[in-house]
Amino acid sequence: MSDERVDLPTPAIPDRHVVSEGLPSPERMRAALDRMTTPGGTGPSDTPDVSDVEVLLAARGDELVRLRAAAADMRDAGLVAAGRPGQITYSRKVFIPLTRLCRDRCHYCTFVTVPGRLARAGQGAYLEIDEVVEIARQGARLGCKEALFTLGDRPEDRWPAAREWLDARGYTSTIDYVRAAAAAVLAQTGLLPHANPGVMTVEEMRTLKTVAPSMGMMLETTSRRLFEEKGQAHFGSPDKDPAVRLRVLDDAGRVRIPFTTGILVGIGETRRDRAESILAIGAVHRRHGHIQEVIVQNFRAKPDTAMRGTPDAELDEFLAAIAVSRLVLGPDMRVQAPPNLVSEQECRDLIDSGVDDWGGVSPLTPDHVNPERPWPNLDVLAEITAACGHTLTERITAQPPYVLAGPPWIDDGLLDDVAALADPLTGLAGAGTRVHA
Ligand SMILES: O=c1nc2n(C[C@H](O)[C@H](O)[C@H](O)CO)c3cc(O)ccc3cc-2c(=O)[nH]1
Ligand SMILES: C[C@H]1O[C@@H](n2cnc3c(N)ncnc32)[C@H](O)[C@@H]1O
Ligand code: MET
Ligand code: SF4
Repeated sequence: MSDERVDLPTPAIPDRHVVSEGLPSPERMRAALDRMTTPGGTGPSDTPDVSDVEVLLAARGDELVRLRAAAADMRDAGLVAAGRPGQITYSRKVFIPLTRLCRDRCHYCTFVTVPGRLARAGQGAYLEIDEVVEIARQGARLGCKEALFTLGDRPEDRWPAAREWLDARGYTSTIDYVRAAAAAVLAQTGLLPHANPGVMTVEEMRTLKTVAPSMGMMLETTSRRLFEEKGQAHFGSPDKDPAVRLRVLDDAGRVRIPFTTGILVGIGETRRDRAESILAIGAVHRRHGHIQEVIVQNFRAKPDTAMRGTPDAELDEFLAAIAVSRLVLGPDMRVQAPPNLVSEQECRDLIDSGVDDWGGVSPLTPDHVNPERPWPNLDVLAEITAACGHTLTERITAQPPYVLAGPPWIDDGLLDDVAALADPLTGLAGAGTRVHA
């Protein structure tokens, strides 16, 4: 089981990334709960008060039970309204780490590497096209329908080795190479690319939209302190400036991209930061209607990172973050939490807190961002989901409403590729559809 094995003991060094916060008074908590969970209170159509959201993120004990039950009820009502009661989705995917070089240096990240290390391991700056297609081909044989491109941000700005690799092959930038690699996967295997390359310009988004039915970038947090203060998680990572990330979310809406975003819980942000981050995602979605899913991801400490001594997000804190995200974002939002970052028992807790999507799960490739956390077997995930009274259902990379809407959300040039894998009535993965590898 994922829980027992893999967590190496973390050294108990004093830690600047942990914020210790008190709990609100029971009266204050009850008032916030009443406003957020009773009919006629602040529903998803109104903007909740940031202080209420902050208070609810501290729910514990009976109050947390009540908060999570309200969130689970809202999720259930949303799935009924969407015409698929009880269905919790996942996307069968392969993970393609196109490059691990990055111009940022997030303190929690173990995905990122440096040219010296790559050279010692005999690896290139980027995966070659034929390596990428081979991963997709193997995934296709296992029924995968998504190729997730996750990579470091703009490594050519920092590393000559990255610039030289691109130049030698005639690519103008990392994003230009993502476009080429995604096009090759699409043409040669039919897997649908989901692009997660970090910060993008509007032009880059327009380009990638022709090869990827959906894209994403975690907001992570709106906290400026984590970005500006030396020693904090995002210090020295220009692409983690909250203003830049909020700009990307807005641009993605203008370009009409079905877009995935989310928050990372437990990287030194306060509950106030978390409340503001959730509300910011709600606000950008109200402006454009493009946020196809919101990932609530718990930070997992990695032994070889600067944040190795930071305790993993406490489970109650994490469950409250999920439930509050659901209540703030409403019944129509897909709220995703990865099933490999908690134990199997805790997966049930995620469902009982209002989650309705497990995200991408792979029968082939590891989660390269959290390589020490294997995916649950898909049969086990189906059992866990069923034990909570729900049905595990396969989707494709873009969420059903965007698949069903087609243009302008899905590029004209991708309509046939999407139709080949989607069920025309539900917009989920079609029964019996397979890619052609
Ligand atoms: O395996 C992972 N997949 C991650 N995914 C992929 C995600 O699970 C699916 O690809 C999407 O749900 C689309 O199906 C992300 C996608 C984004 O757009 C933004 C962030 C992430 C983060 C992760 C991650 O840490 N690990
Ligand atoms: C791809 C996404 O993975 C998340 N990410 C990066 N490092 C970690 C970690 N140690 N634990 C959990 N999530 C992480 C970030 O939110 C990033 O945007
Ligand atoms: N580098 C990008 C980001 O941080 C992609 C995910 S992290 C491996 O947003
Ligand atoms: S989380 Fe993304 S941006 Fe930050 S160092 Fe890792 S790869 Fe780079």
